[in-house]
Amino acid sequence: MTVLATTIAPIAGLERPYLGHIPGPRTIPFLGKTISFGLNPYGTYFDQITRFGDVFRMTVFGETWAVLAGPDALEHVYLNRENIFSAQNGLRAFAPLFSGGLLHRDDLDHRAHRRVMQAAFRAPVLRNYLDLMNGEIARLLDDWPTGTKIKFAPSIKELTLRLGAHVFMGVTDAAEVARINAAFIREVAATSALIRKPLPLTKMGRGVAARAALSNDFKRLIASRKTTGGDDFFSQLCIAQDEDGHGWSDQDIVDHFNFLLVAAHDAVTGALTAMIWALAQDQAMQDRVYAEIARLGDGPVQYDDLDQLDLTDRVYREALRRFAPSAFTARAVMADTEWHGHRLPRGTNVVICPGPVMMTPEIFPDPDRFDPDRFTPDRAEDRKHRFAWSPFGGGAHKCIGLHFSSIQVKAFMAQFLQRYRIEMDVQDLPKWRDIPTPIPTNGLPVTLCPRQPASKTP
Ligand code: HEM
Repeated sequence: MTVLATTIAPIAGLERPYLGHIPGPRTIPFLGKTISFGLNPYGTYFDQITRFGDVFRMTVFGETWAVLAGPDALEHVYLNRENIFSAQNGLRAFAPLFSGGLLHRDDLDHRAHRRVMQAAFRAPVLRNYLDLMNGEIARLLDDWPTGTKIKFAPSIKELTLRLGAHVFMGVTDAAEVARINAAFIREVAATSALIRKPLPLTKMGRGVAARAALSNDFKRLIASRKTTGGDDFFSQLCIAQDEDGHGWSDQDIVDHFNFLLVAAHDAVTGALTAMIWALAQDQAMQDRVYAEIARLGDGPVQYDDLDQLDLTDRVYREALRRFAPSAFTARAVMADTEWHGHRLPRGTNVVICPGPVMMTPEIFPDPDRFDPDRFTPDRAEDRKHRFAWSPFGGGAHKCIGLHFSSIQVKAFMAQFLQRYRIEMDVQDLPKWRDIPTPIPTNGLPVTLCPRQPASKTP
């Protein structure tokens, strides 16, 4: 496609201004708050707000950021009404892995590419994905052992990777799936690399090499998919066009798909893990969710029935609040501005914090408590502010896979709870690591107790 001119161009050497005028702690240069933030990001956020207010300076991994706390800042930055915040420049540390992806584009260029991608998320297409998912989930769940402890977190990661190869890529050959998934895992691992340069033998170096290998695989697939088509996501991206008939170049397809895989995988896996953690601890809630699913009858959930899974949906929403997959995000300031009386010169890196906002007691009372009824119409805690609950971001870059992810979550939960009651020992209650993606540090040991012996796929 012809890429439209951008008003926010990527700026290679965007100069970082001195941010000494923004309140913040005295810290060791470079190290700054790296350790405290790495070990306890939410605690660090609330502590710094108490000491410095809702705009504070923080150095992490050698980068100094202006943290804009609270829901008003989310609204201001996400909606970007003055067109001064750049995602591409704010997230440039990840460019070696994800350049060309939708979140790594700005303004008109971003809008043009997003319009094309939208074609792969239309309702009839989503309906087909659900059919693909349902079949594959049934097959994959057949391999899960029952009556003995399993670690749910690695098991669901493995399942969603294999599901992804099938539904996202239309790849079923076991060796090819294994190779692609191994490269994908190396690419994701690089997102938490301490050394951001892709040097040989570093996490980032391996991640960038994995991206190159995946790109070659995707390029090979494009030619055949453009002619034969298919219901999988990759085939849909190959033929995607906006309303004016613009599609993408092969390189665009490769870049978008590369980012999409990562955007889609970890967040959904994390959300399912958090839901199982909650249901395993609260058998009464688990029974209610199961009853809601059972009311739809036997077999996989159908597209037209998804809206009836109201409690399941609230459990999902609460999981995203309690363990936000993207707790923090970044933007770069492209023109001098100010926020709440603090100057933000061009080049400032700003961080906004949807995760901590969702753990703010003034908005969500008793925030540590897992309580799906926060979202019932009579309580509606999420309605206290337009950005009180924003695990999917907002504005132009709001998650395009929001609906897709909810379909995937409900498709899995329906089949999982139809087959199993989940039990967990009190001593197995995990600690959670909050970033980069929330994960129970003990892998979440649970036992699956079969509900119906005949629930296996024929
Ligand atoms: C629980 C599931 C998910 C969560 C919590 C989530 C969260 C997010 C967030 C917070 C953003 C915006 C980031 C920012 O503004 O800095 C985003 C963007 C995005 N997400 Fe998701 N995501 C999820 C699932 C998915 C899935 C399943 C897909 C694809 C199938 C997807 C594709 C994308 C894409 C392409 C973007 C970039 C959008 C743009 O820049 O216009 N996400 N997601």
